[in-house]
Amino acid sequence: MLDAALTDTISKFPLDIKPFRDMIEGMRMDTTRFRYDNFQELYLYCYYVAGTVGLMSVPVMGIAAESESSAQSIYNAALYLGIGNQLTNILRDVGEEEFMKEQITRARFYFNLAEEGASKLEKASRWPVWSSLLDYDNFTRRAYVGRTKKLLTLPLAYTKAQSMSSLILQ
Ligand SMILES: CC(C)=CCC/C(C)=C/CC/C(C)=C/CC/C(C)=C/COP(=O)(O)OP(=O)(O)O
Repeated sequence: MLDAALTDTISKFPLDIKPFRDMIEGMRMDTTRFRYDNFQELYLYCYYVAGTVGLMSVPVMGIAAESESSAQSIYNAALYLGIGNQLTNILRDVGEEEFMKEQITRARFYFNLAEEGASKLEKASRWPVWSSLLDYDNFTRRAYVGRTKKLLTLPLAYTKAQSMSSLILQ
């Protein structure tokens, strides 16, 4: 069964079905598994529930025609942004300090990998992605960014979105 918005999206963009199937698998896991014994297992879970969102986003956001990066590397960057987001999402809910430190380092690693790909998206899609990557402190406190701070972040995200390089203004 498809809803109207998804039907419309599928008719307009070249979406692959695999991330959708994998996401459903992640939802199944959510109902049966509550512990992950190592990072490999946790990574797989993060892929199913969030990496898949990144993969679904790329065909909709579009890759810049002038990008010289491979499509594969941009899909990977999108996948890593999903992984970083999901790790952040989990660690916000777990108060344990040692565990947190390790996951913060991991999440930062995936956010860094995502940055390069963010600059290779279609120009109109870069700004929202940069807005989500810049200056959000999800790590040391519950993710809350006030309206003023959000607005102040937008010009920098916009400037970065004008360029194909992820290195400026860092
Ligand atoms: C970087 C490039 C090339 C493209 C961008 C591709 C994108 C948009 C990736 C981001 C994918 C994404 C938004 C993943 C987040 C998934 C996630 C952690 C959702 C959590 O949402 P909720 O379940 O509503 O959160 P709560 O648990 O707080 O309720």
